[in-house]
Amino acid sequence: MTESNNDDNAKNDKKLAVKNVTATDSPLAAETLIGWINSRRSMGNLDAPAPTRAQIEAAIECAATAPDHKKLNPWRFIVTQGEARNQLGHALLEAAQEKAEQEGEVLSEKDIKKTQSMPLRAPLIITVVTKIQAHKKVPPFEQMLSAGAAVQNLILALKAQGFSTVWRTGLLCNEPAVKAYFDVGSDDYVTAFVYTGTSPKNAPTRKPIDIEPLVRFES
Ligand SMILES: Cc1cc2nc3c(=O)[nH]c(=O)nc-3n(C[C@H](O)[C@H](O)[C@H](O)COP(=O)(O)O)c2cc1C
Repeated sequence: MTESNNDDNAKNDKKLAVKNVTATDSPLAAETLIGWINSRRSMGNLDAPAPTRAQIEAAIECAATAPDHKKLNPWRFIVTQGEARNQLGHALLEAAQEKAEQEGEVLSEKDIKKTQSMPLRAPLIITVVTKIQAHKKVPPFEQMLSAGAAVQNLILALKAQGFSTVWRTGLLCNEPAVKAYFDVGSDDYVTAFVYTGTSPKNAPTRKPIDIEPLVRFES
């Protein structure tokens, strides 16, 4: 499917019917669901098809159900696809050039090409911004964590609809030129670039994780 086809689909697409499912009426056994969560892998270099608008909106709805103290909605989502990815590439390059200048360095032609083409590694990028609000009971770190939880929900909801992702930030994401591109305030953060699409490769199997040194049970 080409990207323009994908855009057309997005326009014609009806909102996905998303209903609440409880553990008891889920057709999936807990073991299957846990195995499915554990099978998630980050995949680089993604191709079309990308999710349709309805699929993106369904994933963002899931993201916005993340734990959120005092319901501050400390997140914003910007969906970048098609030609807009080149504009984002320009913003990243501007950020890299400003950073290099500050550090007394000059970008090589190779660095320039690489930086500018970073957003082309997937047909679609969902940028998650943490919008920090001053709140007596909800310090900035809680709002940051909420946005992180929203990113994980977003990634899982995209996976549920058959898409692969990788959460990237990189050293440039909170440089002034990138924040300006997304109209992000000085107290706010670009928290994730969720590169989204279809992977030509199968996700590698995850090695078993030994949780023993990570956990302590108390009773
Ligand atoms: C906040 C955050 C930022 C990340 N930024 C990058 C990044 O810029 N580039 C990258 O290759 N991986 C980045 N990662 C790591 C990948 O998203 C991924 O988690 C990691 O490669 C492990 O792969 P897995 O998700 O399949 O276990 C980041 C992860 C987090 C949580």
